[in-house]
Amino acid sequence: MLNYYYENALKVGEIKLKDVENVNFTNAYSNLMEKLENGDVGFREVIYEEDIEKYESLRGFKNVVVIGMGGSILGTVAIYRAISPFENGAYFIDNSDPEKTLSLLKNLDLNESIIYVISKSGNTLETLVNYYLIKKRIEKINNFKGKIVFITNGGKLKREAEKNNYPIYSIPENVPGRFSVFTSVGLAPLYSLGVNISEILEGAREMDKTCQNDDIFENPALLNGVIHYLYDNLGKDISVIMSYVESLKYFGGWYKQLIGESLGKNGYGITPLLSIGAKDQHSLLQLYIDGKKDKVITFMIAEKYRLDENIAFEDVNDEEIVCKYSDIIKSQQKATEISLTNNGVPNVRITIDEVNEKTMGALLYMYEMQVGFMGELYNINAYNQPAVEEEKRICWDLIKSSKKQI
Ligand SMILES: O=P(O)(O)OC[C@H]1O[C@H](O)[C@H](O)[C@@H](O)[C@@H]1O
Repeated sequence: MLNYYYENALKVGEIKLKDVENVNFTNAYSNLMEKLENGDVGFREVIYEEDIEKYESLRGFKNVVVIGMGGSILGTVAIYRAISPFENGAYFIDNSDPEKTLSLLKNLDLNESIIYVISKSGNTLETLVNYYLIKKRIEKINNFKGKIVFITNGGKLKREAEKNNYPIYSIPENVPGRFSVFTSVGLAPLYSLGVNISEILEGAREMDKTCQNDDIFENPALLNGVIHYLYDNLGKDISVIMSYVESLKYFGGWYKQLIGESLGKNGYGITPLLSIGAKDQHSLLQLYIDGKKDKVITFMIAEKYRLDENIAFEDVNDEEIVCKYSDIIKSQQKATEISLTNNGVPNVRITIDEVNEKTMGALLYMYEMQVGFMGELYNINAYNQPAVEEEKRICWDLIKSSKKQI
């Protein structure tokens, strides 16, 4: 499914095997296990609560529209765009940028759409406004044939759903937004998009078994967490995901929220960045190799690419080379890995057998567990995000002070 290769992180010389062994990771391990077992944090129990029947009525629409912000949409986008990078029919309304949202709505036939309004709090400004943009359009349609589904636990949006008798799915309270992809937040829209959600959960469950291993060298989530924690303590506090599978770029968006919002607390925090290989070899690699030594690189590569073919081409000396197209990008990833290691830049690699529902379930779950462990290592609350609330208060005041009559 996924192979985690960490040896290069110890090869560059700043942290050694004994440094990993000296970290008090047993405490971090047992603290997280305790939180998961007693239900303080619920992102594990949900992967064992598969109930596909409750989504039965959510298929059969030409278009699937998802309105949501942050944890209410990033996981769905990460999985769907990884599994079906070139498909149409999915419309993700995940910002308040008029140019993006209104151009997306322009050619969207709402009559042939299932529309998800997803917000755990039910009060998120962008989700609210984007819902009203769609509501305004639906009110102009005679005999609307589409479907509106709310996934929310409260707030203005829950009241709106109840007032209009729209179906409502709830989110377990002990599952923070950015850990909610394996709840209805992700599973319902993915089901509507024809994705095999059982396979996603199967992948997450298999990874859960691996991440319960208390031998750190058999537990990629714990080990990767400890390696990033140790390097952060050495001032290497930028975590770059360098994916050589371009369809994983939306995974990067999910990763940024998970790491940023979970660990950015009390003056701590790793800065998550996304790079795409081989493209960024021609933009950021110079910085990664010869710039500030403040980064840990995580390579992502596929063992099997879903599209591939044999190619014959002439090299710069006019000699013919015959190989598989994917051999090119695999060689580029390997060469970059060797060059980074030669130049003392710590790196790890995750090799994905093939991008599919199962491996995406496993990959996202591995990182949920890693962040759970890291929250314990930093001794912080990895499950809230109090610092984002001030902006919201200021923003509502600004909007109210600038409101117009229409
Ligand atoms: O699901 P919602 O309540 O709408 O929240 C959506 C997102 O917005 C909040 O501001 C937080 O930053 C995120 O953690 C959350 O995932």
